[in-house]
Amino acid sequence: MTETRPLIEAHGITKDYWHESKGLVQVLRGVDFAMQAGEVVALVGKSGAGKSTLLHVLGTLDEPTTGTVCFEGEELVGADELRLADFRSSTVGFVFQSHYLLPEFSALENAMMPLLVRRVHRDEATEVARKILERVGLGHRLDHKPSELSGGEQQRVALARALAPRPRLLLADEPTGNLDAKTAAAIHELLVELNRELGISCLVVTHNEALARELPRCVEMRDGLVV
Ligand SMILES: Nc1ncnc2c1ncn2[C@@H]1O[C@H](COP(=O)(O)OP(=O)(O)OP(=O)(O)O)[C@@H](O)[C@H]1O
Repeated sequence: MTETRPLIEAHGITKDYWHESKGLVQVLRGVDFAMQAGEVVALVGKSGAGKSTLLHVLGTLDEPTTGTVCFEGEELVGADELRLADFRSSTVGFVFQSHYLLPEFSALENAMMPLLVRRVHRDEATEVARKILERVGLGHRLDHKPSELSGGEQQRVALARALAPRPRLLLADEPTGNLDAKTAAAIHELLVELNRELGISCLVVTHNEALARELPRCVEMRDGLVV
């Protein structure tokens, strides 16, 4: 039987911080985690369990104290910063609870930004961003600035921006944390649809139990460990 190599795989991840009064804080205490290409996985657990920290380590936004992170077999911990910058800009997409859109730019310009940074020609970037914004239901809001959009629309622009470079893996940290239940459900549905249509794998940190129940796999963290 042939075993398929995981898309991303982490072994023995620990993350320690030094805190002035508490001393050594062990946020991750030996996490093993793997996901296959095409999966959508919910990462759940109480506040402070270490979910965001793990997401940051997997996305190479943060280095673990010890442990390994492999993307399609390539070791990322300790890799050259240029390689990691490329990984973050083309292989993974990030969505956070706050959308971090640039306020002075339109929805279209925001969604184009990662492509322009990668020196994609402006016409092509416009076309790709327009299409993905249409796909997330914002074809009629292309010229609107973030302040002229609702919370759900702003988050959809952030999603479009993350997806525009066609990442292999989307890492979403409480993407609906600031939204009402109905808007949150619509965004969750969209994530699942985009996964099916585009084959983008997705790891989503969420406190939303309804979403977690809906997804085929749910990974729980407790006190810095996957349980
Ligand atoms: N830079 C830091 N220095 C010290 N402690 C930190 C640092 N970053 C995170 N922590 C601690 O690590 C623990 C885990 O944080 P993390 O944000 O990963 O949890 P979480 O499970 O995502 O929580 P939430 O659901 O509330 O977002 C928390 O107790 C937090 O205080």
